[in-house]
Amino acid sequence: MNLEGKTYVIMGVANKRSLAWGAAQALDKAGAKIVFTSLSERFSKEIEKLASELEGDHDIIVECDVSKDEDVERAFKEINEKTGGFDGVLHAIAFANKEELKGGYSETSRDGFKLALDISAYSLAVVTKEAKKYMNENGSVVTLTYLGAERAMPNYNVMGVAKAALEASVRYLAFELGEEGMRVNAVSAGPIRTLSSSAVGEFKTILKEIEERAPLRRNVDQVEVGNAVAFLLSDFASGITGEVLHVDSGYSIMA
Ligand SMILES: CCCCCCc1ccc(Oc2ccc(Oc3cccc(O)n3)cc2)c(O)c1
Repeated sequence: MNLEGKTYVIMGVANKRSLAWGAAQALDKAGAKIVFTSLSERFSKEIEKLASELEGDHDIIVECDVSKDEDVERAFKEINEKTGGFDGVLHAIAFANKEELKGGYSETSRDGFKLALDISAYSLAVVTKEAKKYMNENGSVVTLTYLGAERAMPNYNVMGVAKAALEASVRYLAFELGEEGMRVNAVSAGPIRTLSSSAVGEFKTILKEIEERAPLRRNVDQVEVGNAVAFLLSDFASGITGEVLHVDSGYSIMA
């Protein structure tokens, strides 16, 4: 897949284990230019280090806190000024209080619920609203989700509810923006050990279950997920919108 001449915004690289970093590697290999957004100076430093390992020269890192509307507006204005426009966005951002990602969902606090839905689901809508001001023709937005949006998975709790809202948001954004030629999709990734997965109770149990029972009898990795993200961002997926593409060794098809 040749993505030379294309520019993509990647939101949500924390470190080399991030799924968003897998997408960065895939896009870089295809020759695309990447712009990173970062929550803070600390993450920017880490991204700078990682980006220097890539083939391309991806030197634009813009801070963006998706919990603040005016910050998302400022960030995409800045990205446009520095790039002259871009072809797509990977939204790889989510958060829930870790004490609510174990035990019973009925214990979820009102504030914890609001926070998880705000950062993990609402942020896709405001990111899409600001990005579309500057996105080139036939632009594409991709976000990351998990099977816990569709089925009750142990410990995933309020993040599962947030991801269900995220997947519905993908459909409503696709419905609205299709006539402008913009596509919106999600990759539903199998469990992968990352900074975030450590916040989910008994995470290791599901890794073992997949190795033993999933059709491919193995777990997936960041680059496999990244390849699917790059595909959905690219024109190879020009006829696909409002879709949730599972990259999970086939686990989600099983009873
Ligand atoms: C039975 C469920 C086990 C598989 C969970 C797979 C998974 C792993 C990581 C995921 O992304 C998260 C998870 C928690 C999360 O909230 C966090 C992350 C770090 C610290 C903290 O306090 N909360 C943010 C993103 C995610 O959405 C899904």
